[in-house]
Parts: sequence; C-alpha cells; structure tokens
Amino acid sequence: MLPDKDGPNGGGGVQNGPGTEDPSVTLFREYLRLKTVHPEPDYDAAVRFLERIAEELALPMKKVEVCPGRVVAIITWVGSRPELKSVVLNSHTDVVPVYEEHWKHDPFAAVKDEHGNIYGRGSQDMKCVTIQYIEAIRRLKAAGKRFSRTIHLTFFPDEEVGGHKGMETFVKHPEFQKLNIGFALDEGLANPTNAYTVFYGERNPWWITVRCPGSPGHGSRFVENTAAEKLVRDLLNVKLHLCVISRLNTNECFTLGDVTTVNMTMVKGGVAYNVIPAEMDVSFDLRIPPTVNLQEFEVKIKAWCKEAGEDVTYDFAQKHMDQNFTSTEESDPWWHAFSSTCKAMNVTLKKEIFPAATDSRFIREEGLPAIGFSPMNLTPILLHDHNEYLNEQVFLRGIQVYERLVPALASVPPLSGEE
Ligand SMILES: CSCC[C@H](NC(C)=O)C(=O)O
Ligand SMILES: [Zn+2]
Ligand SMILES: [Zn+2]
Repeated sequence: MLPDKDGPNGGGGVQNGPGTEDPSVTLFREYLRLKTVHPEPDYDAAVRFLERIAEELALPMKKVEVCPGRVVAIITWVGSRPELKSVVLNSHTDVVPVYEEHWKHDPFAAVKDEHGNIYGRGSQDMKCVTIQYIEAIRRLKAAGKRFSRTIHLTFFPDEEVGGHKGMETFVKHPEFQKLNIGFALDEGLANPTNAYTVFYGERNPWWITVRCPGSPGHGSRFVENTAAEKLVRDLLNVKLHLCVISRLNTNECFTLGDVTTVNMTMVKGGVAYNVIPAEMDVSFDLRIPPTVNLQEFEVKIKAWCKEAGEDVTYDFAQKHMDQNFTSTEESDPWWHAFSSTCKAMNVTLKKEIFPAATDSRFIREEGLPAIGFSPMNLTPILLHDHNEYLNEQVFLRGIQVYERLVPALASVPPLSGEE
C-alpha cells in the first residue's frame, strides 16, 4: 500500500477514532490506488490483490484467461446445497481514463477530504461495489454464517471497453455454465436523493459509422454530390427523426433509460482545404430502450442513409439486441428477496432502465436475471466524470445493505425444477 500524503488516513479526513479508519475503508482506498485504468490497465495488480483477498477469506479463487492477458477471477463460497442455482456478485476491475488536470486530487491517490469524501477514479464505477461485496462476505463468514446457495464473486476485465475480451467472451466459455447462475447483481448508478436506484434492464448501445462517398475535385469549383453534402443530409435525417421519437421532455415520468438518444461523436474525412474529399464518415452513439422494435429501427436507419445518397452505407461497431428485462414482480422469488430486504431496512428503491451499458447485458442475454445496483444514495452521479468520489459513510452503509441482501438471495428457497 502506498503511503498517504497526510498520514495513514490521508487528507486529514474523517476517522472513526484518533488515527484509525474503518479497515473496509482502508481496503477500498488501497484498491482505488491500483492503476487498472485504460488504455493499459494493470490487471496483474488487480489479480494479485484479489488472490490476497481470497486467501484472507479462506475461499478458493479460480482464474479463467478468456483472452490473452484478460483473466476473469472467481471467488466461490460454496453453499450447503451446491446443487441449487448460485448467486453471482459481479464487478469489473477496469476504470476509464482521467483528465488529471481537472481533478482536485490525484485520481489514483484515494485522498479522503475533511468531509469523508474519497476521491478516485472508480470510487463510484465500480471499485466501491467490489469492496462492499468482499467486506459483506468477510463479515458474514466471520459471523459463522453459511447459506444454502453458492455465492460467486466474479471480477471482470474490459467492461469499460465493451466487454469483448471479458464478459462477452466468458458467457460462451464452459466455465460460465459451471457457475450454474440463478441470479446476478451488477453495477448501478448513484442517486442524489435518499433512495437507491435499481436497474432491471438496459438500453441497447448501437455505435454506427455512416460512410458517405462523394465526388472529389478542386476546392474552388462547384461540385455536385460531395461527401460533405451527403453527410449533412444524413445528420439532418437522424436528428430530425429522433427529435420526434424522443419523449423525454414531453412526459415527466420518463427517465433517460426510457427514451432513444443519439449523439454524433466522430467525424472523419478530408486531407486539405482545397481538395474535396472522396469520402467522409460520421459516427453516432445511439442508445435504444429495450421497448423499441429494433428490427424496425434499423429499417429506418437504412432509409435515412438511402435518402442521404444511394451510395451512403453504414456499419456497426457495437450493436446490442437484447430486449430482456429482469422481473421486478413481487411474485418473482429473486426480486422478492431483494425488495423485501430493502423494505425491511427502510431503503427506498427506484426502478429504472440503465441508460448506458454494463456487463449485465450479456448475462440477461443468456436469459438470466440480473439487477444493476450500486448502493450509493445521497451521492451525485459522477461515473466517468472529473473528481469522482464517494463518501465513506455512504460506502460503509452499502456494506451493511449487502450484509442483508446476500443472505436473503443466497437463501431463496429451491425454485421449481431445482429440487
Ligand atoms: C457499449 S460498451 C461501453 C460500456 C459503457 N458503459 C458505461 C457504464 O459507461 C457505455 O455504456 O458506453
Ligand atoms: Zn462500471
Ligand atoms: Zn464505467
């Protein structure tokens, strides 16, 4: 562990006693200091850290190298009835890059300020959840508990870059079947109010590049059918049509997860001021709710491109087609275990569609239930943002939430077909 700038607790921060800090907070801060940041995450450091944790918990850890240099780590606590379906507590080890000059504190120093706010890339997304799972399991084990269902803590690389060398590949690996998953928990988002948000589905990310070929020529001439002309026509088509589709501003009940959004994120083309380019490409990040008919939506995209020019084409860098929701009916045994535990703890839940994409989408696509949940209330949403932080009290409260949720989920009575 690196020494802190300001002594063992860093930043002269809030402590639980003179010179002391809750060991769960200390572990969280240690994990934040690992540079598992893209584009070259130090995954070896993460795996070494997890190996140490497994040893401390006296639980076995399996390593599955799904792609070269991409290891999925699985720590397993076998239940008293291992034939029953398991509960997965999933998290990813990687974090997104930072603009260091915009941060108040070094994003990899895990500085704690005088309010107990712990700054660090991954403090919300999602190193907090990883340590909360671990600490909940540590406390439950120390209390001598054991549950009927097996619990797997799974740690994935590359979630932040689409999961291709992580969860997407792993769900097709024989080791995935061996987990015998009944239900999974994965990441959610912070909530600035007193409530916690839970996510039972996700919008589908479609990353599209539209290629607009055109007539080249000298920049001083009148040239028809240029690439730029087609690009602008395509942009207008997409924008106009989606303005009509988007319902966010017309109905207060909708959240971001309920509507389709589009952003133009890249434009490529051109070599010189006075050369009309032979091609210009424009890329879009579309997010489409699972309620939208995706086949019909693609027909529209095809038509918009055609309207922009007969030779305008498009291709996908990301095209997720999952329309599965996880049940949040009280009659569903998993949801009932989750929601009744929250109720018993006086925790208010807000159910939503996740507006971005997480590894849960690959789990749901396999037909398995997954809930996105990061117990961070009273916290602004700062994932991928400058000065991402989490307050230590909110973090500690989250461990207590998992200390109740995990036993409830791992004790769900045998479902039909399981006996
Ligand atoms: C589509 S793969 C990239 C995944 C990323 N997830 C998050 C949570 O930011 C995203 O939605 O852009
Ligand atoms: Zn994340
Ligand atoms: Zn993220």
